[in-house]
Amino acid sequence: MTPVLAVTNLTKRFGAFTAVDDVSFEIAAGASVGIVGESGSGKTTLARMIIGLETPTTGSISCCGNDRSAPARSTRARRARARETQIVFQDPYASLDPHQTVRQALTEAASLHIADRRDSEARVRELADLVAIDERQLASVPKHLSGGQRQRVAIARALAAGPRVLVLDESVAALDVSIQAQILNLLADIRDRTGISYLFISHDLAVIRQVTEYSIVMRTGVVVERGDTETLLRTPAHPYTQALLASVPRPGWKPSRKERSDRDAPDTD
Ligand SMILES: Nc1ncnc2c1ncn2[C@@H]1O[C@H](COP(=O)(O)OP(=O)(O)OP(=O)(O)O)[C@@H](O)[C@H]1O
Repeated sequence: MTPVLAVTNLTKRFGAFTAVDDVSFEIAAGASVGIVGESGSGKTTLARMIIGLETPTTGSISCCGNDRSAPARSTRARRARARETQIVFQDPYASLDPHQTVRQALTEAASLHIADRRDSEARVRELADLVAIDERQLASVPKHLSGGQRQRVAIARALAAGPRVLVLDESVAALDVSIQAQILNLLADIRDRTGISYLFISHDLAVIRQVTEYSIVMRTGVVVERGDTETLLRTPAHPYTQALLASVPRPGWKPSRKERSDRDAPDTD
């Protein structure tokens, strides 16, 4: 079966520095693939290339059978690409217009892809229902919503175009664990209902375990290990994956004295 997303020998250099180095993988329709790796491993650069915010130095990206390695040349081509893939970032506050109500934000996103006004209003109701946003929240501006509600709005807005692939770049990293769990459940539910595929980028192995079937481990731009998520996390073969796993706090874990004093030190930025 043709994969919905195919990344082949993708490389991104910034001057002499290689941020992503010869990365290849595929995502099947309806599948969820995780990308893990510590800060600076190239995960966001990879995501930005996939959604077209960054141009690859070499290699190719194909989504829904259409090549997207070069920048889209027209508004029409950009909209067509938006219907193939969308992204949700870590901080919804930064990506939502503070002056727009949720309804306005969703209507604007929906009407880019739906010509008829009544159809786009119906789409907004459908999106609100999909992410469980109520009438009061639809009438609110972002600052009157909680972090979890804002992330629901960001997800709804990304889904407005009806993308086949959703890239989630640390999308639950800023949320409390209980809210995180709600958003992860919501994403699982959306996948069941729509058959969308996820590329789930996270440094958090517990999150990756919960929402993906297959994972790729990146270090300094290079894929060091890949495989079925459960197996990879149960029996990691590469020392880097083993080290990532070893650094995950477990029940009963207590920070060392050094970690406690680092944590309690006042922020200097
Ligand atoms: N526009 C740019 N110019 C120069 N270097 C860049 C640029 N964008 C990213 N980099 C570098 O590429 C490397 C990978 O960055 P990237 O943001 O992709 O990593 P990451 O795994 O997503 O990390 P994080 O989780 O901290 O965002 C980093 O060393 C970063 O400094």
